[in-house]
Amino acid sequence: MINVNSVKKIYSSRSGKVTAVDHVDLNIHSGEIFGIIGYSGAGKSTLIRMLNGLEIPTEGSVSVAGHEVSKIKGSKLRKARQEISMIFQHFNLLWSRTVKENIAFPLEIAGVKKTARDKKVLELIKLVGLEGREDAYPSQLSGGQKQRVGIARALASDPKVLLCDEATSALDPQTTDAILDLLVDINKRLGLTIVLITHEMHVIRKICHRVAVMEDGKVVETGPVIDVFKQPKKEITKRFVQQVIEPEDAKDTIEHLIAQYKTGSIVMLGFVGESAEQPVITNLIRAFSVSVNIIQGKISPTQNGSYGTLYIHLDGEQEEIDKAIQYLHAQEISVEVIEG
Ligand SMILES: Nc1ncnc2c1ncn2[C@@H]1O[C@H](COP(=O)(O)OP(=O)(O)OP(=O)(O)O)[C@@H](O)[C@H]1O
Repeated sequence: MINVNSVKKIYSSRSGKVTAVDHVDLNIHSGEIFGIIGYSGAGKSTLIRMLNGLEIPTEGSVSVAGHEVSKIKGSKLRKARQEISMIFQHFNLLWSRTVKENIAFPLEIAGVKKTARDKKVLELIKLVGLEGREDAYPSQLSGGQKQRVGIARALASDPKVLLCDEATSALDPQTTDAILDLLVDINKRLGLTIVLITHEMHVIRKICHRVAVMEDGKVVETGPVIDVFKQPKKEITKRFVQQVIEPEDAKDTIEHLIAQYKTGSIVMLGFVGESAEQPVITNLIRAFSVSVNIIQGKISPTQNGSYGTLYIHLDGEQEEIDKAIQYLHAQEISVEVIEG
């Protein structure tokens, strides 16, 4: 569906040349929700803008939904953009138009007749959950509602691909989750391919099937979200994964607890997919003379399975603790002895 081949983008500015995107290859499948994560300046915006021809690569080629967007111009590019829609962090709505009129706008431009237009707008309003707000102006809407208008407007041309440029970055956590749920719903119902850029691993964890991690213009790691959680390869990816599974306050709690437990061992267990359902702790208590205290645990569901961490404190005779740890190592889980 989307092919990015050896793409490079160099900007020339007064202070010299900046390589914003550096030899990137991506292959995004039809019907997939694909996330691109990176810190500020990594090149995400430049990359996503090359997917709809808002930026032209300096080298390489970009093909989206059968359109060679890196090569076409004018009316051909405008036509391609009907199949490659985009939503934005700051919504980009028309402030003097109502919800209905904002959503109708791309249909007006495309020359769709009023009756067909009204019908389509009604369908879209229902799809994004904005019933009752049809005649409101953007200034009368909450952030989440404004983004729902953005999504409805982007879907008006029945696109094959939806590009999301930090679409939830201006929203509070609860509204973010509601908009992410809507994107998953649209992806499933319409079979729409979604590409999003973000600096938040929560967004990737919650809705993406696969992820690419960007650093200094390069894609440094890519794969199914669950695999990246299970085994992040690069240091930057580890940091992003920790954003979700190990918040700062959890670290403090663990340190506090380590200080409290004078004997025994503290072990961090990592569960992925099916291993999250194994009765590992029950087996441990049954087979070894150890006591097990559960200190802290968290399960993070992703679109392709769950990932969880569990901190436990094992106490008893050292020999039994060692055997218990050996048993844990033999299971399909990751084991890290933090203390003891
Ligand atoms: N039009 C431009 N002219 C010159 N340099 C640019 C231009 N646009 C982006 N850059 C530079 O290219 C690099 C990548 O920027 P880009 O906006 O793509 O990164 P990003 O990951 O999206 O970051 P952010 O989230 O802060 O936008 C940065 O060093 C940026 O300063």
